[in-house]
Amino acid sequence: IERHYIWEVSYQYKSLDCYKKLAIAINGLTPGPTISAVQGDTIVVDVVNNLLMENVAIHWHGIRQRGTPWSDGADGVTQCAIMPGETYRYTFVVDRAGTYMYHSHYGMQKEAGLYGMINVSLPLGVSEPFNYDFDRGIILSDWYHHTSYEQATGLSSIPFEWIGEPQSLLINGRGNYNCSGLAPIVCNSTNPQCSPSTLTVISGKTYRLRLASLTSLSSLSFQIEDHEMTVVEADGHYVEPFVTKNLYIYSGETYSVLVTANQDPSRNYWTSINVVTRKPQTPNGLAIFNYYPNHFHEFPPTNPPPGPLWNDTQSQMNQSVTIKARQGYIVTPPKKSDRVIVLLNTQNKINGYVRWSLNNVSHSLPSTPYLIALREHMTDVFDPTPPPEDYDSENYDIYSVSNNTNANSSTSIYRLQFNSTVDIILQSANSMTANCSEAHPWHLHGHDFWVLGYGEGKFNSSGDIEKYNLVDPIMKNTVPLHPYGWTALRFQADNPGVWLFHCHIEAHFFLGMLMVFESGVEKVGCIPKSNYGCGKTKSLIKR
Ligand SMILES: O=C1O[C@H]([C@@H](O)CO)C(O)=C1O
Repeated sequence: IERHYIWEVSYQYKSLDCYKKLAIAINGLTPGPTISAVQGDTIVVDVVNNLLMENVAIHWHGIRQRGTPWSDGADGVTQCAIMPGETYRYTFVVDRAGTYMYHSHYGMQKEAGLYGMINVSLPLGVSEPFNYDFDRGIILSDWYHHTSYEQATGLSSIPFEWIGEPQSLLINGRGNYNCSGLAPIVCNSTNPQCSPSTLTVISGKTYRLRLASLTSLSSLSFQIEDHEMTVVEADGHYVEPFVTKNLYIYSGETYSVLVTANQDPSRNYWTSINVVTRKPQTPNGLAIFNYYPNHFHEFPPTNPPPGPLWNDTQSQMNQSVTIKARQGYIVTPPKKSDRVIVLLNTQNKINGYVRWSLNNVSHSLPSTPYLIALREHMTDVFDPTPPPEDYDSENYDIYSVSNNTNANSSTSIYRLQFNSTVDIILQSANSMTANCSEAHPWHLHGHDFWVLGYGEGKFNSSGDIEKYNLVDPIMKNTVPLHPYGWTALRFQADNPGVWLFHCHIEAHFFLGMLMVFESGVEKVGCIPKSNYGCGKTKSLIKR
């Protein structure tokens, strides 16, 4: 069936963590409404831009857009952003059951709260390979009191001004900032908007919690006090179930976990998230895991669990390695790849500006979207020189402070042979700060990839390839690259279009930590004219 939504996108004053701030809302809601659909449905969303002074574009994260690459929502890649006052229609098919999300893909707008969940259920008569009584969505995010304009301006200034750590963590759009010393008109801790979010459960029942991380910066650990969870889904794929006390979740990832309400039902429990991989300066995010019929606002009698140590990289890595495809649902990857692209992730300076680069190239998006430029055979939109496939791995020390003097910024893209199998090896390194390497969640548009392996240190092309998991690798669309480590992925370039592959940390994407690849663009059908209107596409509309 076709599900039609009309979404009015506008700024609204919100007090999501008690501090009053402009947030982007969809039909008044931040986070936006959940799209609940059934596998095979067609989703039609009319996005009405009422931001008054700002463009918008919405990406449907995890939806492959097979046959509709122009609906991917990536500003500068697949479409011209939607201008204030305009309405743009996204049409796409949700072809696989699972947990997905949507968010702004324009500038640093995701930071302002333009995001939500997409839950796709199986068609009638088909069941999941696990049982549960109820299904609940939980959106995890971080929250800044500065606007995305202040962030973007600081990042693109000399001297560089880092956005810093978020003020709050939100669970389903609710957090709690310490308002002491602030005027109630600015920060009011009794505002009902920032009362903790609650999940009410019935003793003995099992809940499928669909978690989606839409943080701008933070990697998180999620846990429910005194309750274990069984991980069963990741990015729309079934996971070989495993039990854990806490789940590490990176920006752009989704998981389903099963939780049974099997503890003392006479009290409530804390649901908590805490920052990992960066030294936390943000208090934990808290929600109430409420056993019916206790009052849903009754605070648990205990202190919230502190969560795991932020810098326990080994435990973060261990969980990544544990996530495998579920027996009976394994899609085995091709045994060999046709091409290997190694991407060294570094922070560096270009003409005095702080940037993030891949093999010394920091990406900048052209003002004409690639999809249209390639379809219309425009030759002067981007640099046609192919970007580097590797870095000088013999001589590059990933443990010393990054000092890439020959880095540059470019619009160049990777052209992949249609249907070829491509390996990507993400290599982490030290940033420009001594003894600091950051985690980066990498997200691929238009495809899922097999996660072949993770490792510490520098990737070794002889020994490490032999350790690839070709038996039961999980397929995902977002995966962490751990500090000072590497992550190896394989995917089939079988979806005609132009696609982004990027770090899902908003500031890092903004600073050039992305690559673009094209595959089978000649097979792309007719791009709607509403995707045009910017850069060199303007000249085409007149004709
Ligand atoms: O991109 C980043 O810049 C800062 C820091 O490295 C420089 O101030 C930081 O923590 C990032 O993640």
